[in-house]
Amino acid sequence: MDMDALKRQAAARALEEVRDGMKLGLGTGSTAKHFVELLGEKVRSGMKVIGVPTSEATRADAIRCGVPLTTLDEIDHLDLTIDGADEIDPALNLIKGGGGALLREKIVAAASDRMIVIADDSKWVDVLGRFPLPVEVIPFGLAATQAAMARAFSEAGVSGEMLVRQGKDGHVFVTDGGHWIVDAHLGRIGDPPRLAGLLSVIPGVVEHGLFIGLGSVAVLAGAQGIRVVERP
Ligand SMILES: O=C[C@H](O)[C@H](O)[C@H](O)COP(=O)(O)O
Repeated sequence: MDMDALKRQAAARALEEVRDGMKLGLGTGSTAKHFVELLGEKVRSGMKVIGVPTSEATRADAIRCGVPLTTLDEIDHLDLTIDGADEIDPALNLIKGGGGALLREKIVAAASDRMIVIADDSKWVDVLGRFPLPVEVIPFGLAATQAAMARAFSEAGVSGEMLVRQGKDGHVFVTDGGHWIVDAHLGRIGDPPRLAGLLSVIPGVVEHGLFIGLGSVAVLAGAQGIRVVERP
């Protein structure tokens, strides 16, 4: 089975958790896109839900699929967020932001009672860090921010190259919030909560892609079927 089919299976399993009347956080990325499409089918057959999209791309997908939308200015609390991830560890710590949507994704996940992480099982890892950690930064003072990030990495016992993300057009990638992303190639992050805490206090860091204590359940689709893992 191809990867895309696995992503859709995970999305379909997560859809079983959605109930009429729910306020939903809608994630970003190729897996979350399947969820939005499947949710659109439910809405067309009568299910009443409302969603908050985590990116402009997801907003466009949701509109295309007929999913009613609102904002966190209209409502301040969500029942459930469904989103993908770039890596998931056994404590359900996540790396997110491969698609650049980590800031809105984290705001939405933090406003939700529960977050279901949907993925093909290649995203499941023993230790986070092989996927470069996205860190969303303010362009002003970038060199100073990167120096502070390097000190945080050292304190957390990790190191690696930091690359400012470029878009397909060869220009610097700009997030929906107008910021840049530094991808940190760390290899192994031994203590994700510690690194998350150290990055969070750096003034030029808007947000980082470590999601700690936000994922409630992971739905992982693989060749052997679907595995549902609760946060320990
Ligand atoms: O910024 C993007 C998000 O964090 C995505 O959820 C993550 O990159 C996973 O995306 P995909 O489902 O396409 O692998």
